[in-house]
Amino acid sequence: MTATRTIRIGTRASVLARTQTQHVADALGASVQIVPIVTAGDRSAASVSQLGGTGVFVSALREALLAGEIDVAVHSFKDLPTAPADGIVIGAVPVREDPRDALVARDGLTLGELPQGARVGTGAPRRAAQLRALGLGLQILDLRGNVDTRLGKVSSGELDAVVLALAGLRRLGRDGEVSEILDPIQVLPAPAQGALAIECRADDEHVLAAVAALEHADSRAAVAAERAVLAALEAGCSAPVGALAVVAEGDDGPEVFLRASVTAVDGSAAVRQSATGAVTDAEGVGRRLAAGLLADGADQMMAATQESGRDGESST
Ligand SMILES: NCc1[nH]cc(CCC(=O)O)c1CC(=O)O
Repeated sequence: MTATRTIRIGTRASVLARTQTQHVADALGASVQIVPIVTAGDRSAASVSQLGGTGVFVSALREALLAGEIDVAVHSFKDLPTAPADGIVIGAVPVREDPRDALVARDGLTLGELPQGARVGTGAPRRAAQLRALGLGLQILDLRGNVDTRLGKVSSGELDAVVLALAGLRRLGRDGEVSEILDPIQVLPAPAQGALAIECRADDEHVLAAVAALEHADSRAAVAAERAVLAALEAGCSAPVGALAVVAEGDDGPEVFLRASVTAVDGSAAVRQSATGAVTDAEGVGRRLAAGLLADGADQMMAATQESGRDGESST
């Protein structure tokens, strides 16, 4: 008989994070204990960018992991920086939730039905840029707070609509309020949106073996392709990046089909491209697509973006 070791799973304290972590805990089946890690971002009313970006949420969990206070950290994959962390590996990428963005509008309106000047809230420069690029005359307003707070701005009448990740709404059981799922042809999701990253200590074989049961190879490959675009663009370009990959059977085995976009924050210009390659070369497909986007002028969209000075999808 092997002695069972309780696996301690660290989570951010937000409702969304705790819900995601509970799903992972249930799926693991092993003896688990959930450890809420309160981050500077959860404690503070300051905006995430003032606190130094998405990283504040991630680093607290990683520190706890390396310190041996927890054995597993569950992150929204899109909130992870592209740089790997020393001593930590992503032990599993579970099957991805729907990656698309969703509109929650008053009276069940769709984007096309919103009147000129309608007030639409989003905290993500990527969403703001892509919404502006649609040329619908919408007023895009900054939006902060957790999912509940954001949805509340529509029910209170303060905003006509908000745009959120469908995945988060589904996990919280709030997807009944969605009035339109945004087609990636119009609004391309953030790289890795809808996916979770399960981080473990690189040398913790026991825990790595346990979380391996949750691995979904196609989800990992799709996310790898999307994040390779982001990583390659970050060096020269901080414009809002959308990316979405799907894995499907091709003539010579499984292929990854990747779309990506870079949009000027004011919506005045956008570059969109797609690429396909072997799933075994998912990151290469992403890097090549990034090079193509840069060759098409993606870096010229940088200046406008830097003025806005904010990081990405970071505030919940
Ligand atoms: N903004 C932060 C964030 N990080 C992860 C999610 C949930 C969706 C996901 O797992 O990608 C959200 C909320 C949102 O974008 O609406």
